[in-house]
Amino acid sequence: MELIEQYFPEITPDQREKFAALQELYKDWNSKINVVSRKDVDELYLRHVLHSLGIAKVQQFLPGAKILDVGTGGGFPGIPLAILFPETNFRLVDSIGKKIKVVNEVSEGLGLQNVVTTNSRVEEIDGNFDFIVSRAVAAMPTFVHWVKGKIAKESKHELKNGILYLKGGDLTEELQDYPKATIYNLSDYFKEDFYETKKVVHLPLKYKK
Ligand SMILES: C[S@@+](CC[C@H](N)C(=O)[O-])C[C@H]1O[C@@H](n2cnc3c(N)ncnc32)[C@H](O)[C@@H]1O
Repeated sequence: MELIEQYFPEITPDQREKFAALQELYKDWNSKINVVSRKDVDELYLRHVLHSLGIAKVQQFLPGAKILDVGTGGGFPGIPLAILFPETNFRLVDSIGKKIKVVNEVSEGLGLQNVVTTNSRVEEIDGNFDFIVSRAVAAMPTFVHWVKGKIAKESKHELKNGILYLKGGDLTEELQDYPKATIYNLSDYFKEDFYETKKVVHLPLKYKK
């Protein structure tokens, strides 16, 4: 929890309380429905919460903006981002019902008003989102294919509408067909070893009718 305060010192007491509540909520729900490995629950703030918030170091979401989290699993990166941006609307989608159940329980446990969840494949979701966020779901070509029709026409954000994807390792090959992609190294923001190779990829996508 100290990690979150260290890198996001501007959080309010309410946000602090919500971040602090995550560990118990995930411990509790994970013992009933396993969505996060045990080691990862012990290191929840380092491996999941702060990692999710890496997206916020690249782009601050505006009030009223619409964000889709594809393949959210147990709620990452969507839940930590929804705590950090309480006036931004988040839709968290996963094709596995039991994962969405955990996300619903955690979201309700925290009293988040800006999160809705959907249990379906993302291909079946309609909408126009300012950004599509994700972590560990699919390689970029597949991912782009899934989401390219779901982008809002205009956005007031600093970065262009599109994908913000948490990825690791050498992305040269995976991104060779995406010259407009920008890679942000999370090691520039977070000094823990865990972030040495972790990145946020921003890929602008055009609105398509
Ligand atoms: C490796 S997990 C990652 C979960 C979470 N994003 C995280 O980083 O902790 C991948 C998740 O994507 C979901 N998923 C895969 N393909 C999907 C699709 N087409 N639509 C919705 N969810 C999908 C899976 O059910 C799984 O929960």
